[in-house]
Amino acid sequence: MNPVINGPLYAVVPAAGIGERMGAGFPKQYLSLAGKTLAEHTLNRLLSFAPIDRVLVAVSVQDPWWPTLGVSTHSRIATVSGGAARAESVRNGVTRALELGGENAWVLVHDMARPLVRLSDIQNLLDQTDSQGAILALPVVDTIKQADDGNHIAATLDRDCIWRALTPQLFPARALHDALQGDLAGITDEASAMERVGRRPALVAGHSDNIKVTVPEDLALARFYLACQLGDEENML
Ligand SMILES: Nc1ccn([C@@H]2O[C@H](COP(=O)(O)OP(=O)(O)OP(=O)(O)O)[C@@H](O)[C@H]2O)c(=O)n1
Ligand SMILES: C[C@](O)(CO)[C@H](O)COP(=O)(O)O
Repeated sequence: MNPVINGPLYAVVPAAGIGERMGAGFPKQYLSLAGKTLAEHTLNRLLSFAPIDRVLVAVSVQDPWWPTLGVSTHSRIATVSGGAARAESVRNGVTRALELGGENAWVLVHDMARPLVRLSDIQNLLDQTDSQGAILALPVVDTIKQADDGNHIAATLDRDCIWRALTPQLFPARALHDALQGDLAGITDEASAMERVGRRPALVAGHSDNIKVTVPEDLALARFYLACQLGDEENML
């Protein structure tokens, strides 16, 4: 294990969203993908990654579906209350990680909505992090345009230094806990909270199949990528 990670490692899984952009009528983490819910795919992968001590899942207090999942009773899973925003859900999970693991605990924050994360990418994240923490991300390959108020092009950005953030995002629990205090408006990932307090997390290249299932067409894409990962030619078509 990377000596920088000098304490227990907890996965913190924000899973208290309502999936508004998916429009399924229920939270998207309970949509089915190849016979299992997105939540089960995500949790099965995290639970199979040995360096993770426990998985702390932030669940909405109004979520009737969570207890129906068999995995919800797994001995290495604990729940915390989700918040009104993703960052609040994460803050609750990180607080629990500190309570469980003490001041040397580290947290690996991963969206429940990203069911196809590769364990090899998570391992790379652990191997490559430094004391600032690290996130999985991907260099953008398209030309990036900045829009003006009228949705016309205001500028073309230098894409050579533009990456899009994925999850997991890996940080010392205490540092992230403290960075997540106060106003969380505009904090859409853990790295932005850490940047706000002067940290410069490392960027670790992941894979484009680590998609966040967000809008309806993402489900077909997830089905395709899962088939690719499983070498299931029949379902790749
Ligand atoms: N208050 C919230 C909002 C989101 N999430 C979680 O954060 C992850 C990424 O968020 P997103 O993709 O935006 O999910 P939703 O908020 O459900 O989607 P939408 O914005 O379309 O409602 C998801 O696993 C979601 O469950 C959370 O734990 N608590
Ligand atoms: C954390 C994240 O997945 C990194 O890209 C993203 O910021 C989550 O955004 P969302 O609007 O909460 O889905």
